[in-house]
Amino acid sequence: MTQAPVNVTVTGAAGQIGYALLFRIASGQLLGQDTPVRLRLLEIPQAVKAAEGTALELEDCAFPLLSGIDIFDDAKKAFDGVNVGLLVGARPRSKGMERGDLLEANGGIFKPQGEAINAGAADDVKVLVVGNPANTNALIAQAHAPDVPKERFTAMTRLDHNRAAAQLAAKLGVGVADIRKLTIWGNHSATQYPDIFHAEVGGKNAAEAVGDQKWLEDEFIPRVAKRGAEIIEARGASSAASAANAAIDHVYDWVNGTAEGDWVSMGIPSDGSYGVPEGIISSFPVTTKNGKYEIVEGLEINEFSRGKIDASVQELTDERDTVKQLGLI
Ligand SMILES: NC(=O)c1ccc[n+]([C@@H]2O[C@H](COP(=O)([O-])OP(=O)(O)OC[C@H]3O[C@@H](n4cnc5c(N)ncnc54)[C@H](O)[C@@H]3O)[C@@H](O)[C@H]2O)c1
Ligand SMILES: O=C(O)C[C@H](O)C(=O)O
Repeated sequence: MTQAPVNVTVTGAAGQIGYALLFRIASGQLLGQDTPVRLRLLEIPQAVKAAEGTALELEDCAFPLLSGIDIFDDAKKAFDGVNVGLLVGARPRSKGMERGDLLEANGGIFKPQGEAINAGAADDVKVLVVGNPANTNALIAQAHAPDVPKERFTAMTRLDHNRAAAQLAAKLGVGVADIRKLTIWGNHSATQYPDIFHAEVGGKNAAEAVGDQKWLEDEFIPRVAKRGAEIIEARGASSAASAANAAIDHVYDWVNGTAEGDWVSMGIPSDGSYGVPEGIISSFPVTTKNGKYEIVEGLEINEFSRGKIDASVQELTDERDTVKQLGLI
């Protein structure tokens, strides 16, 4: 272990996802077993004590890769020198509340955090926004970090990707490891489009293997798209361990590369591919290599998929317009 520690800043460190995430980061699952990490935790002042409690537990795990923990209630300090920023802290949606309601409340969090990243981040910074509404929160943070390359701001749709893989595997009676090339398009919201038309199962086309458009439309797509609400209904709180797991997957793959013959879904700034307006942070199929991602180009989009992608992208452009009107970008 000769490498210098990587600074990983986690906001909302005392929250549910934070608790499920920090131990996995410290154990090497975020960046790999050769990479030491230094945790920089950001919380609001009232939750700093709880974050300190988590830090005590982290210490008690004696993780060989954990080289230090610092706790802050000041974004400028927390993001100073950050290499990987996990922006989790936000107000979670409660029963009956739509994500749109959260735009304004959360906008106030992501603007100062974007400014802090701009002021202090390391040159190689990578940012993943988990806090909802994740895509538009990422757009807000990005807008306030003009010195950071735009593509470093990403939003999490990996949980949706993993959920889609699990549902498809269950339908086909195969293991999730047999599923390849699934795509989540659009927003991390109920309008997202989980696309199986290019997916493969055991090397065969997944949509053909399913051969059931009714299941696709009436069960699979709504189940995946509304899984967040299903979890909230069941637990009385939004998903935490599965969200933390997806954050680990997102960053691990971004840093370490995707498997040959597969791709993953990431919310990234659109370059205009697939008719998605340039600049909005929308989910695409991507491959990653050497710490960089690339959109999988050239997929044929059928009429059904086109309609679904357009609907989710419309929601994203509406959210962008709203935050623009609110002066947040
Ligand atoms: N993208 C996804 O797939 C996905 C999945 C699950 C949850 N989420 C979202 O993740 C977010 C966090 O969920 P949770 O269950 O951990 O919520 P939580 O309420 O348990 O924790 C949120 C934490 O953020 C902290 N916080 C609030 N404002 C902050 C700020 N300005 N700076 C630093 N910390 C701040 C709070 O004090 C709290 O400890 C929510 O917005 C939730 O909707 C996203
Ligand atoms: O829908 C939510 O607010 C929770 C979260 O985004 C999820 O997908 O589990």
